[in-house]
Amino acid sequence: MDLFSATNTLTPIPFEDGELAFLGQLALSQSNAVVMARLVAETAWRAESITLWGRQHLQPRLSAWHGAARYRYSGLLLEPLPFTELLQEIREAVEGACGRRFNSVLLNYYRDQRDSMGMHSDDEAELGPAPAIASLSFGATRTFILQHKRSKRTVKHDLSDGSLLLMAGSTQVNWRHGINKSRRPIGPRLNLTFRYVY
Ligand SMILES: O=C(O)CCC(=O)C(=O)O
Ligand SMILES: [Fe+2]
Repeated sequence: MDLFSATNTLTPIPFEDGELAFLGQLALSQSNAVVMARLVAETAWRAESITLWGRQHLQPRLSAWHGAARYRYSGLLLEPLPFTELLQEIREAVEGACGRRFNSVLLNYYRDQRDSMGMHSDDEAELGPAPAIASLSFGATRTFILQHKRSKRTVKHDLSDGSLLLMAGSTQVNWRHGINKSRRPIGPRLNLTFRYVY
């Protein structure tokens, strides 16, 4: 057996009404700490503002969108930045582990425990009917929460430094997901969600 693919392959997580698979550590050519430091330093981070109930708010995190096409979500229209050499290298590692192609990545930087992502589905039409979304995390562990849209059942999964979570099949149709704020101090975390935009 090929040892590389044995250690760089996702393991399916038993999950109803969707597909989840997980890898504790994606193999990269540099350490997690070096990749994270470079991404933090080299990314053109933006604090996007969103309109909620007619009022403007800053999103509780920083973000950047790299890829092939514009991306519209939460009333925002994001113009794509090109893939950097580092993002290209990471994309290839993610594609190898997932056995799928991705043409875009959304980077999210959670500076501390006050940063979060509200419950949502990544179900925009341009992602297709059964989007595969590969989520790579660096830095502090945060708990990824999935909630079933109808049964309201909740599934939690800790996303640790270097881990890769693939959401596929009908996950976005049937579930919402997000990252809660915490009262306990939490250090910086980076998350990269690789997507294919049609
Ligand atoms: O930070 C995470 O783990 C979740 C990110 C996410 O859901 C997204 O980018 O759509
Ligand atoms: Fe998401």
